[in-house]
Amino acid sequence: MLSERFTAALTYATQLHANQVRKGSGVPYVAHLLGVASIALEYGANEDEAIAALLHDAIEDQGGAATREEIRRRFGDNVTAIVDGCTDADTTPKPPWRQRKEAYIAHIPTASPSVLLVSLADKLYNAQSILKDYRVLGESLWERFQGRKEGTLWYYRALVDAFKKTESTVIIDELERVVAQIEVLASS
Ligand SMILES: Nc1nc2c(ncn2[C@@H]2O[C@H](COP(=O)(O)OP(=O)(O)O)[C@@H](OP(=O)(O)OP(=O)(O)O)[C@H]2O)c(=O)[nH]1
Repeated sequence: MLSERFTAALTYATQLHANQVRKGSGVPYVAHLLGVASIALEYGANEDEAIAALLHDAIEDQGGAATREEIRRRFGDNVTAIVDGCTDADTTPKPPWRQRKEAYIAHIPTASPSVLLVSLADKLYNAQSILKDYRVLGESLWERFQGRKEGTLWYYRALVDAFKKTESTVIIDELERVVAQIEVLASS
């Protein structure tokens, strides 16, 4: 069962990301955080993992080191370690796109089961979102991503390959199915 810690994380994440929207669509960013937490819970997340899902972009997008310490103070070392494992950069400006994504892929083999679950929930949500938007927008979708079409397709296939080498869970199969559907659309 989820306790008041989860409720506190829900409020904190909503406040932290209050002024952030999803790329291109203007959808409030909290929609992504709720979606990632929902997927993580459906695939068996415990409370710390569900809290980390709500906060997985907090260090990266909302305050770097200071936010990390606030997460540690409010939710403890375990949640902080999971959020850290899902963070591809905590500096401003962020390192170049390709370098960040390669570093993120390189850390997957040594990631903890908790980091893998939250990271997979995050990438599954984003892949589902790309597939849905691609069907509506067509090729113009890729303009919203730094990696454009080629880089984004490379990134998701590389993620699937890296996750598949870790201890297999059903969430990886679902991510692979969605990425394969994106690839079919992209090659048609
Ligand atoms: N699919 C999709 N992604 C969006 C949208 N709005 C924001 N994003 C975020 O954009 C990132 C991908 O955009 P890029 O331009 O390729 O990369 P960057 O933001 O990391 O530089 C994803 O981050 P990520 O590194 O893959 O994951 P995350 O950990 O930051 O969530 C995703 O979270 C949207 O409308 N659709």
